[in-house]
Amino acid sequence: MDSLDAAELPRKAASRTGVRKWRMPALEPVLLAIALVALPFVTNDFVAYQIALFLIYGIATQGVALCWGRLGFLPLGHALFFGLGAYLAGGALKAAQQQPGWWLALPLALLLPAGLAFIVARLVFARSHRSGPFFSLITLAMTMLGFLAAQQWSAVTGGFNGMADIPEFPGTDRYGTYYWVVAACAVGSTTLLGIALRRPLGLLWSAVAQNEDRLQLFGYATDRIKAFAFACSALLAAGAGALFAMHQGIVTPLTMGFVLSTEFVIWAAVGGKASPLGALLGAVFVGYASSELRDHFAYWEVGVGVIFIAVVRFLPEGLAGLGRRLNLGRFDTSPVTTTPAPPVASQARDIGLAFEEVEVSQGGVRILGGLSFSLEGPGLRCVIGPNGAGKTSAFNVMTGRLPLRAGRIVLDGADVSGASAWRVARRGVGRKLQIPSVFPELSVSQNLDIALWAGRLGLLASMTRAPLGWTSALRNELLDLFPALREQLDQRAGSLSQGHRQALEFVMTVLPQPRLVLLDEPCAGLSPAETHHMIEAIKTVVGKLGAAALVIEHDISAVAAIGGDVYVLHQGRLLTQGTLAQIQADPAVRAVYAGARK
Ligand SMILES: Nc1ncnc2c1ncn2[C@@H]1O[C@H](COP(=O)(O)OP(=O)(O)OP(=O)(O)O)[C@@H](O)[C@H]1O
Repeated sequence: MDSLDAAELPRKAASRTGVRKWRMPALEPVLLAIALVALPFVTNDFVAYQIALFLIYGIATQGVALCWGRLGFLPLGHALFFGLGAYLAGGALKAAQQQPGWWLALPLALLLPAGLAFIVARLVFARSHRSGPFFSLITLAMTMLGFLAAQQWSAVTGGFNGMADIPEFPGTDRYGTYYWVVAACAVGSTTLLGIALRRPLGLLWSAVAQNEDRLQLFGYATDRIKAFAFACSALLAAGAGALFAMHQGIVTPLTMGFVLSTEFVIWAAVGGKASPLGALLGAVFVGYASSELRDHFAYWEVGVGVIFIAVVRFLPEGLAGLGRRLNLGRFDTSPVTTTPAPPVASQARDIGLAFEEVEVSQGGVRILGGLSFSLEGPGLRCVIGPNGAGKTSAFNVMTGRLPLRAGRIVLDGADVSGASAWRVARRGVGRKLQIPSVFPELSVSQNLDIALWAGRLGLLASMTRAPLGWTSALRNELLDLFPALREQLDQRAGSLSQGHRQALEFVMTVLPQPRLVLLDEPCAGLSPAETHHMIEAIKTVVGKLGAAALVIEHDISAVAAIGGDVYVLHQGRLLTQGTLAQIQADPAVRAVYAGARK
């Protein structure tokens, strides 16, 4: 992900008084509307007709940019949804000439492609959320299939010659007033996307691209988030396809083809894949420039290629990057109303965890070889062991990051063996990773919001502004414990020092109020004073939450300060467990484990 998000997403200036002010880059649709209203008057009807076509392509390009620029996966076959929208809308409009009832079928031209997109994305991403390249190839294959089907199924599509005689949009003339319909749709899609990107849903979309694993560890089903975004992008493409059918009066298999799919990608890259307005203008700019070059220059494709290379080379954020440099369209709006965050979704009341003969192997290497241990009830425990003993792997297999080969993991009486990270998190498990894991391009405040929303935010709420103003007493108490974070709420999380990033991830881990907290070396890289502070904070927060915590720690003095029982792992098994004094007196432990002091 590039460095767009902290600046472009709603930036919350949370002052010490609790007043929250948001910067809204909402002027862009207004500027677009003014430009589109002026266009027919400063040019002529023919130019407006041409621009309308490229605006239509631009709306579909906005869908590609949403997936690619925001969520980080690249759809290579978006023309499939464009073509489906065009054929379905064209068919419905033609049928409506005979029977007006067919008008009611028009929304299906948008909803069916969106539904298809949702199903495909669910199937692909549910299997593995790291399937971005496969996803691109699958969408590519689908558009090729769509092209073939459109060519072969001539009884419905008109085959190679296409579906012709599609009527105009009622009350408009395709060479004149239809421009206003298209312009209104372009402004509408740009406005709606802008709003969505400034809502919690948009923040989560960006978070998916930056650190999907972290999001899953909060309990967000990222495969569903991605599928929903893909469905939205297909809806845009299908809507554009429907507009295209009425604009051209004919739909041919080329509207579903691979070439158009690639053009969407190029237009998004040139315009700016992270900006709805940029993507729209990318299609208009390149499309119009191509048509002009085509008429005046035999090697016009070379010209388009040079433009593409120049923009990608000198403007990695596309044309939208220019607008950002000029700081176009920023103004402050009224503060978001602050309300207490709703309670987290109900979790099991008991705390119990049992590993039963858990085995994990990867690439022929045995990582866990029958690990068994259990814990009951709240309180702090430490996990120690020499390097490579399997401590992190024990956390990994429990949180869906390593596959379980044999054995069982039981959490609060439920078998969670092999469960995905987000399902385990929703059972009240919070995890902090060994290397602090945050959303680097988002501000500290936005990182905290995402953690606060975990277990509280439904799909509908994610589209409203209200969660942007959610407050929580725990959030304030945590910021009191780590005042340096409060001072840096507007900073990019990626720019924080190692110590502050450790603090931020710890705060984020406990904000969703987990019942079981897994902390992997929370003091790594901290100075002795910071280590002391972190341990006190862990004890305070875990005690306040009434949670159980497992802390992986190498430093025996830190283990002593944390207190509680100690589990000693060695070669993927539990060597022994007991109080620190018992552990230190155990000859077997002394033989394998040497703790170092900071
Ligand atoms: N995904 C993986 N693929 C292959 N080997 C792995 C994988 N994950 C862990 N291992 C190996 O499993 C062993 C245990 O690793 P793990 O990270 O769990 O140890 P650890 O006790 O946490 O060590 P440290 O204290 O150094 O973090 C190591 O030898 C490691 O190289």
